[in-house]
Amino acid sequence: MSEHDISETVDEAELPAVAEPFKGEHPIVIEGLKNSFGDHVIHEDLSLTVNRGEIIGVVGGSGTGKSVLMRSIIGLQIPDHGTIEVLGSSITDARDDDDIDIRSRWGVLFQGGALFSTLTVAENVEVPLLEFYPEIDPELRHEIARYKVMLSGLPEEAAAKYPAELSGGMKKRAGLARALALDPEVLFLDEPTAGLDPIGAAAFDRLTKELQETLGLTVFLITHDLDTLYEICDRVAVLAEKKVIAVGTIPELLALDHPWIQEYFNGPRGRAAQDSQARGGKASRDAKSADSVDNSNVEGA
Ligand SMILES: Nc1ncnc2c1ncn2[C@@H]1O[C@H](COP(=O)(O)OP(=O)(O)OP(=O)(O)O)[C@@H](O)[C@H]1O
Repeated sequence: MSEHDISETVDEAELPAVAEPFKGEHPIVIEGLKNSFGDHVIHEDLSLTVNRGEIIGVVGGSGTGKSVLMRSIIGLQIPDHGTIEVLGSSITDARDDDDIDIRSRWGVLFQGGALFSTLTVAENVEVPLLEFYPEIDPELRHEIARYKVMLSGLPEEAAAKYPAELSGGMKKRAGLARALALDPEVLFLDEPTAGLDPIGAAAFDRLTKELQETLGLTVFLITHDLDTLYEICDRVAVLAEKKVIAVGTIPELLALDHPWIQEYFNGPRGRAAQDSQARGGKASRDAKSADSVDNSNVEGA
């Protein structure tokens, strides 16, 4: 065992009881969802079913409601209509987000990381541990946080740093470490590679894939990054016209005759990502500048 394997130092009897992992096929099931802000209807009759263990990419033009959808799933946005079930529990029946008893079974990486600037990386990771398992011995809590920091690919010394001392890529990894703090079954990632240089973005993709495979995670991944879709997503859900208009593998989507889907995947950037994939990946990002992850040319097409 490695020197950082916390199972060496932990008496299992000390650990709080955790829920049985979800065994169903669909950890996220959304039916007939409607969200609006005043007269502005964002989603209307939106349905989506996510398979256990998959990485599902969620794409759509800017403002189509990808983040609002994610916020609805995790109980931060109360829908007007519709039902949402996560890990077999109803989110839409909950009175407020405190009423959702499965919040400890998912992890969320918000856009920008959303780290507490006055806390170190390790302290940020400890926040959910303190919230959900206040009875854990502080030494054990520190050790778990240190382990999650390293699991996210950060060097050990990053644990003691403040967010302002980190690069953009390190901040994302710190946010990821916090999202993994409670050993989630479902991981939500909102534009994880936005703002990263191509090499950092590719490394983050690899890390996401490794975590999905080794921890058996289901990953709900909002992205504009075509390389991410090609490299690591099992299926892609397309948001347009206030709903999920299509969901499938990229070849399945490419076979559809929808103008936005065709322009998105068969436009210049889509073709570059396809070519890269055909060559075994990686080259597409190397050939593009860091800001090419902004697909604003195809948004709303
Ligand atoms: N709290 C809010 N109050 C009012 N309108 C909101 C609120 N949150 C989001 N919206 C609106 O909902 C729409 C969808 O926003 P959302 O952030 O989900 O889009 P998105 O698809 O994630 O966009 P992007 O790709 O640019 O991040 C936008 O028009 C946004 O202005």
